[in-house]
Amino acid sequence: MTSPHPLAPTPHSEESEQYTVGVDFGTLSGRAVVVRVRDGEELAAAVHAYRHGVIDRHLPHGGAPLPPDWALQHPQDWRDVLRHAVPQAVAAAGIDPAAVIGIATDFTACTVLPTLADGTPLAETELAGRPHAWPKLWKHHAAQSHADRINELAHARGEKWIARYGGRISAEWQFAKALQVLEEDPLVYETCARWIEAADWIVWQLTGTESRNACTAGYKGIHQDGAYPSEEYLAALNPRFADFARTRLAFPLSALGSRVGSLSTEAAAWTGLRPGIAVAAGNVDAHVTAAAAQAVEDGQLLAIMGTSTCHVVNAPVLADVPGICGVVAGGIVEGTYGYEAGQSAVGDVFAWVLDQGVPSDYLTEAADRGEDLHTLLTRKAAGQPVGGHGLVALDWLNGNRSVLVDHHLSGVIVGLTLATRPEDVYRALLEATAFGTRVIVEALEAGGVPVHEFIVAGGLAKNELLMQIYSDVLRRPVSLAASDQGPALGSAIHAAVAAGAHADVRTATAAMGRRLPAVHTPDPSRADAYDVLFAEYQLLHDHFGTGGLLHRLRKIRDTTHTGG
Ligand SMILES: Nc1ncnc2c1ncn2[C@@H]1O[C@H](COP(=O)(O)OP(=O)(O)O)[C@@H](O)[C@H]1O
Ligand SMILES: O=C(CO)[C@@H](O)[C@@H](O)COP(=O)(O)O
Repeated sequence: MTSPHPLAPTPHSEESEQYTVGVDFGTLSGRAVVVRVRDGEELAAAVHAYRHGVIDRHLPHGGAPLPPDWALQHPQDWRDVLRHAVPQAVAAAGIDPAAVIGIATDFTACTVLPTLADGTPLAETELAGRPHAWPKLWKHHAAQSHADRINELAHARGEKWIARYGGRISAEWQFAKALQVLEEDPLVYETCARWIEAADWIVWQLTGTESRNACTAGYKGIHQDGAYPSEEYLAALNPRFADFARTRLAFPLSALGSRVGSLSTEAAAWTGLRPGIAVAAGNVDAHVTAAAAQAVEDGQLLAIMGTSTCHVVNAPVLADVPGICGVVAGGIVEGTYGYEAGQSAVGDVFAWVLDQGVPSDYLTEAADRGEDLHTLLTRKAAGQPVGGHGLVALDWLNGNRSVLVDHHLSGVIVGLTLATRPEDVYRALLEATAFGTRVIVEALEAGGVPVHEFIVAGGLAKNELLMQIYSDVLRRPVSLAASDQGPALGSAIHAAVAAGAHADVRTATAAMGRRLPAVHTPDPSRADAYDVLFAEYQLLHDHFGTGGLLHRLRKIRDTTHTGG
């Protein structure tokens, strides 16, 4: 699908104009944008949906069933984005491809894969029939027990780095996933020469040489103060894990916006761009968006809201904030400390309501009005008074990333009656994600990280009811990234820096990023009503968040799957 920007220049663009391409690899699709370097104007965008989507039922090779909480992806789906979305976007932009001076990519993280020394994914070798040979998507949650051991040992040994991750490393990050491979499929682990984020692997595809970016290494790979966890610590986890970082991760780290190579002849043929143009260091889809939204200054909290939500904010101080995902010096932009928190399911939670089905008359109404079901349920829910549905929910349908960092937690909805309608549940879950974000904002501020502005980017920004609920629940104005392709624009901005068109990310952000300040403002009476519901949410949060019942239910579920 391509969409030339309404203001795209005539096909014969000015000779002097220069452009970059940003490619955002999301959970369900890849998006490419063509951007004018001098002012960030987006000329065109193209989207390519992953043919295999999220692989969470059966392995594509051989069809082996996958256990619960697994989530994989197919490397060929990612290559296909380069082959389809990039040339489509360039063609739709109506520019001479030779005017593109750089390309940059961003990826969901921690989406990580085992490869041979030359970068060949093990999923594309004779090991393709083994689930652990495949890339683990960021939402792969089957390594929670491994994460629990990592955390217990780190605290027992007083490892300094654990405080940088809010006190708990997530099951979603690199080390828990690698330890799971080692202990569940040693052959795959021994064959793995490189354990690499997809954010860096796709750059390897573009340049033909390996590189590693400072963002994923810091936030997802426990790289702090110039080092990975010690061999002594790793050996204490599992003696065979001692050299994991030294043998499978170690590589010089590249700063964000730096040039890590040139577009190879092969990749030029895929993308239709000129061989030799600048290729920027890989990046994470959330952190790269700060440039697109002009949200790189201290205190600007950017929530990238899509399948999940990532909260990223800079501060001039290094603070230990309990329950956040991590803090990395220069993790978002040079010269300050980048903090990250998140919610593992937001858009996915709303999609779950749709997946449960809605009454046939709802479907008829949506068809008659030309609405998708998100729009239909949003419209039906919009008119309710705050609390009118009688429900409060916990948004943990895919676990809790922040501030509890526990992917064995699950969702809760209280107050259901025979009169509860689909739009009531939909709205209660919209509100639950807002309450979850309020917990995160309050934890950041209590931990010494001020939040002066709340900005939203990502696919959910288009839901006006959701944005208004966030404004009311947070009692803050909600600013919006101007671009509806925030991560891809952010990558295009980093490409412009890598190509030397702008001195650094801050300068490029000022020239190419855009945000719409205070698009939504809080309504005091609704905010008061939400304070009452938030207090109830907090009671549920603190009761169910300790594990207890939810962990027991998860253990019973898993026992039924493993048969005892
Ligand atoms: N109008 C809407 N209201 C609420 N959620 C939506 C709406 N449209 C799409 N979604 C959800 O947004 C998510 C996709 O977000 P998007 O930012 O496009 O993708 P990604 O997470 O891959 O970056 C899906 O989970 C989908 O269910
Ligand atoms: O975890 C991160 C970033 O740190 C995200 O890549 C991950 O939550 C997936 O993001 P999306 O919801 O697919 O945009």
